Amino acid sequence: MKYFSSRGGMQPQSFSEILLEGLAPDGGLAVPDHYPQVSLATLESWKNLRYGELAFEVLKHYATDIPQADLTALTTKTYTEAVYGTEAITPVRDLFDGMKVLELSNGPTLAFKDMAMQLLGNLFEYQLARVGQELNILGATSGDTGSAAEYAMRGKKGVRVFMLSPAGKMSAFQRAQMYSLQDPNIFNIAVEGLFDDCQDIVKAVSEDLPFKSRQKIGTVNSINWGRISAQVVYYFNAYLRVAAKVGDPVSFAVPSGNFGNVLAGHIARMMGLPIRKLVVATNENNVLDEFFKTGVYRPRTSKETHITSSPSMDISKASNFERFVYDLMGRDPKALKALWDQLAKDGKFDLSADPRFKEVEAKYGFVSGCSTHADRLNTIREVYQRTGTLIDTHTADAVKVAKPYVEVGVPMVVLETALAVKFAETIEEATGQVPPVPKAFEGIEKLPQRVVNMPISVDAVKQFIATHTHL
Ligand SMILES: Cc1ncc(COP(=O)(O)O)c(C=O)c1O
Ligand SMILES: N[C@@H](CCOP(=O)(O)O)C(=O)O
Repeated sequence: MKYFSSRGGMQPQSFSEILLEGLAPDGGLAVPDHYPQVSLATLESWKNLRYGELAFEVLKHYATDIPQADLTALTTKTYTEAVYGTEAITPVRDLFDGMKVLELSNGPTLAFKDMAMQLLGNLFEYQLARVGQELNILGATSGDTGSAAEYAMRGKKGVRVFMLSPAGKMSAFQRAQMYSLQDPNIFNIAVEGLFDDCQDIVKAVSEDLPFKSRQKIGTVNSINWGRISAQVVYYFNAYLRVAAKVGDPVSFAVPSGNFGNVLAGHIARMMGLPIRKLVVATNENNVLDEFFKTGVYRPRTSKETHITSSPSMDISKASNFERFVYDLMGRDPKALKALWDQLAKDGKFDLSADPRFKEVEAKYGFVSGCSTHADRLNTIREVYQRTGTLIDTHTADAVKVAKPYVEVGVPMVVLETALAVKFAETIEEATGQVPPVPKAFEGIEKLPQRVVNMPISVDAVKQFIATHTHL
């Protein structure tokens, strides 16, 4: 498998190369030259695989330059009961009214990011040893990528993590998870802005090619294809658990911000997984919902971005949307680049009159909706009253948005992207219940925190990296 840039400006590269590369040199995102096809017969043969075995079966199509014996060793080592607390790794539980919940948050940091990040940590370690290189990871987080990356990379040889987070915008638990880490290879930087500002800095640093190459800069956000490919696996796993028989349709509802998670569902669908609908659920930051309803894509400025009680989705410029639009434009990098040039000039583009936009639902299964703080409270309360379980605020957004799209005879699987304890304040507001704190995190909010504050400045971040890469 070879990878190209969505904007056309990258020589073909292998999986291992783009794994360390992150953003493509022309500012675009790495995309595979084709989507491997999985037949129903193959799907049937995967039914009884363990999660690590299934991950190997899916990823071997993408990581074609990693010897299969090594890849299987990596996936088996990553997806264990010891790390995820359950042999199923991502169990599915019943909710109500035709909906089910896919548990993706049983990993070390209690959010779905662990599913890919734990593998990425092992892949980085493996690949860096193969090429004898070090890696300085520059990441942006709105709350969960940061801790998942830091827990996956802490203590890893030859890897440092520089993680930008929006100062004061994450939950107290999320802040404590990241900032309480004292490992010498972890650096937390709180930026006086929002997630989008942090992500812009990551991209600007990555686009300075001499600096990137000199400082060996890599990424762990979903702009890194390695993240996306690992996330494709749980759609296959959930499908095999939920479909009454292989070939039956299943829908998925996905709390969405940077569009990485639902893009992984789109890729699973492009590979032949019988997904009926992909429900894109946003919070009050509804840029994606607006696009799927109208064809107009208008990312908002930081000033127009709402700070909400599902803070990890407070994103107005979804990086991975570019990968979907690349597919929508017939995988034509020139057409994609023209749209992104227009975006840079006008701040938006409009596909409402384009016949390809009209097929978004029929051809790709995408539908969408948005949710508010009041919706979140009502949904968390309803789930608690009807099932006795607590769901987090992001999962609640997806349950709310999924409801009108549930069809008789088609299971609707809602992706649980975090555990309630990460957003305890809102859960208590909704239900009067304080979510139980797992033993590993008892007292975490009282631990000393290690974080550096910074303005929104690419130069300040570069300088910080340059002075800390020898440590
Ligand atoms: C808890 C939670 N839910 C949903 C999302 C949105 O996922 P994505 O950015 O892949 O769209 C995020 C952040 O990415 C998150 O941390
Ligand atoms: N919601 C994320 C934001 C970054 O998303 P990513 O999937 O691109 O890493 C977070 O919690 O940090």
